[in-house]
Amino acid sequence: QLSTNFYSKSCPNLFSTVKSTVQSAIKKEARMGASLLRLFFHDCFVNGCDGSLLLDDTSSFTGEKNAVPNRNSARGFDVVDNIKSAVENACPGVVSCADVLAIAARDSVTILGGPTWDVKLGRRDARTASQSAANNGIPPPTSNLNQLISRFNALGLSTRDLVALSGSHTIGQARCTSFRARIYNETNIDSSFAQTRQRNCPRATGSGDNNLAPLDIQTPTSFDNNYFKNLINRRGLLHSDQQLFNGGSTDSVVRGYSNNPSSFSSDFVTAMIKMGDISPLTGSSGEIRKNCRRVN
Ligand code: HEM
Ligand SMILES: [Ca+2]
Ligand SMILES: [Ca+2]
Repeated sequence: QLSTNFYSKSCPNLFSTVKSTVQSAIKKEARMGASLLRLFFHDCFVNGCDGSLLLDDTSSFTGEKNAVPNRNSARGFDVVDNIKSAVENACPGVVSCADVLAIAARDSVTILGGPTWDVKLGRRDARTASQSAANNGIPPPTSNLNQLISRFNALGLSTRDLVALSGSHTIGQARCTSFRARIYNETNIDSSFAQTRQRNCPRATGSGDNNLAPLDIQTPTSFDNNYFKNLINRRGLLHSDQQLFNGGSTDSVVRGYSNNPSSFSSDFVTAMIKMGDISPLTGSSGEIRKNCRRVN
């Protein structure tokens, strides 16, 4: 089981080492904080937080990087490599890639103005990964509220955790292909917001698919509670975002977070710690990868 002091003897400078590398990556590009946070989510939702997402495909093995939710979308792997090599320099063979990702996700949130917390550590790295598990495990943006709730519940995360964790969409960007259907076909959307987004996301499939728009129209590089205010104004970018405020059971949670940033922060922290606890490899399971892209 995980503990916050897992590496305190074996790698005393771990936190400062990770933080300075994350800091310089975010200084270069603020969006990188969002990208690192998302990598942690996409790792934890597929066979637990075990670094499976970080493995490159090989001729004999198809990993998760090219699964539908990740292909042309998941990014920041080079930054993870930089963090890991700084950590390897300080404490060779000690710290798992799964734990590096957990710390980098926390640091990203904090650096962009969100809360901080103590990260539980002691995860080990998977020797395998599964593209089909990633396709099945990560909810698509076309999900409705019941689908989101049941996917999160299946991993031990509550409906409240779902809403709090979705607040991660207070930072970062999405591709036109992820929100085209919403801005052209849906009615629970602010019309001037839809028009604004249509300007850089053509209706025809295949044109402008990779054009980007901020998930939070107000403060895309600040970790705040504007995401929830947007939902109340029917300015959620993804179909799945607006599902959280669409006349259903989660409306009251969204209202609460939009009125009370500190309740969002504390529930977000609780939910991040719960997500980080999803089926870790511990003891002698798995390994401590030297290079996050391949098994030892
Ligand atoms: C509730 C279900 C969720 C769905 C359906 C979903 C879906 C998506 C989609 C479609 C994108 C844009 C990808 C693209 O177009 O390339 C995205 C981006 C993002 N997601 Fe989620 N997401 C969910 C939950 C989460 C959670 C739980 C977190 C973190 C704890 C998270 C963090 C992020 C971040 C930070 C970005 C921006 C990444 C960047 O700019 O590189 N999402 N999400
Ligand atoms: Ca995983
Ligand atoms: Ca924001």
